[in-house]
Amino acid sequence: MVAIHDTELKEGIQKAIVKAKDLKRPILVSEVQAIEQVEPLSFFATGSQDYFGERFFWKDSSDEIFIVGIGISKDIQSDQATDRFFHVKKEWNGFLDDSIIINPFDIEGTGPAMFGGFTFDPLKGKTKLWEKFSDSTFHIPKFMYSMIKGQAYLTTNIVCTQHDDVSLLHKVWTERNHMMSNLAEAPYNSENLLLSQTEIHPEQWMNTVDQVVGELKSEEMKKVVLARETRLRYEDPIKIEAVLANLLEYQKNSFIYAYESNGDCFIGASPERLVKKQGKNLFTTCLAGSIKRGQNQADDDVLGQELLTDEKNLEEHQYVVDMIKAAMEQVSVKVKLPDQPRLMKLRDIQHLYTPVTAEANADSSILQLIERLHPTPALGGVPRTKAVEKIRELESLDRGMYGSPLGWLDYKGNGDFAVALRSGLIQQNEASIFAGCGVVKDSTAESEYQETKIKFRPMLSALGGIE
Ligand SMILES: C=C(O[C@@H]1C=C(C(=O)O)C=C[C@H]1O)C(=O)O
Ligand SMILES: [Mg+2]
Repeated sequence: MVAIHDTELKEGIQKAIVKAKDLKRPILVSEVQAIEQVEPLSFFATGSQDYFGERFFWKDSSDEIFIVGIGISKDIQSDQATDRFFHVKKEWNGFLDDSIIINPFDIEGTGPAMFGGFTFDPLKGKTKLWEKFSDSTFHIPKFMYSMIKGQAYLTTNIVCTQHDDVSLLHKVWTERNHMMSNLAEAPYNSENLLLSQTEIHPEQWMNTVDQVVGELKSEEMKKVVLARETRLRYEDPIKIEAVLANLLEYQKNSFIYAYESNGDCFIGASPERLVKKQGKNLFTTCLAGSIKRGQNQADDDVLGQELLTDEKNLEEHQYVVDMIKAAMEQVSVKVKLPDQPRLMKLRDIQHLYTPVTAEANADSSILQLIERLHPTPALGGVPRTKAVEKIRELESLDRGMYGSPLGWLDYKGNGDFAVALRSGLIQQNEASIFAGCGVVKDSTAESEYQETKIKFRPMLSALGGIE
């Protein structure tokens, strides 16, 4: 049980109601308090009845930041394709205008924050698969648990309208106490029983790889990332908490995320950061080029060395480095990156990895950075526009949010977005999982197929599928 000592919330709500009446629009009150530490997953699971479909879970790759939201105090959703990053920023800033924020801590990821992301390509026709998500889908939670470097905080967000009165305070207290008193009971360790597992048109996908390799040899295009899908069916509705628990246990050094929207849940364990902004400090990642893990240490080292010197993989990787470096140099200063890629070793796969740091220009927001970077050649290709058009034309998969920016942004402009890889979409008794790979002129359909098979494994193992 977590004790909640209420502070200035009452005053804040009273003030906000007066403001809402004056301005004739809703006003946000946000209060942050330090609380006793609880399991982040337990906080998520607590919302499984009262807030099902209105939750998110986030853990960064270094285990420093956990952010879990339950309930929705404000939705920012749109299918508008043009200027979508700008529009999200505008709505977010509008929502924060005149808000009352009671936050004694100068800690990123506390206070009002929104969580969500964008679809990969808003110009690709949406299929039924992704009907529960918009092209831009964010929400600001009612209750947000943040565990930042071991210290726990609870943010309560309340939207006050001109029709509210002080009884709202009582409602919030009751709801919050009820939620917090449920924490200890949250169950999440049950298994999901698989009925069937089907790769979607693998031969057709390999034919597309062959076709693209042919085009890369004759046209000025250099790289196109092609992705595919596996569909799974279960006896019962899939227990999201169980999937998250598995991802947390097995996928170390990854961003672990889950995002619910209208009853579906997008979930995964990505090793790839798109961009993090912490004050003016920026962090981004070039990740491309892959090989399997070895059976033992010696075997694994040999494979790692092979990857570090393999021309095809180095080429795949270099396109990402060149593009990210150029993009960062346009919007930031002191862009630093090593000359040579390193290895990133994950449970199922190893990658070529180049970390990038920089300092943001005073006027650049994380949403502008995302707009510049997405999609990098790790998920799109080179040249960007042509590659994305190729994907739109040839790929039968509706990527939805797979391969897209997904993450959080707080009211101070700090935020962290992953590239939503190694992911799946849970839809009650069924799930789709996604994997892609960088196709370059030296690719073969068979080896790219094998690479995607490895990339399915993190989600397959978390879902209890056949690896
Ligand atoms: C496209 C995926 O991964 C991307 C493609 C990689 C590659 O082709 O070598 C490696 C890492 C990611 O940037 C995926 O996991 O689905
Ligand atoms: Mg590859």
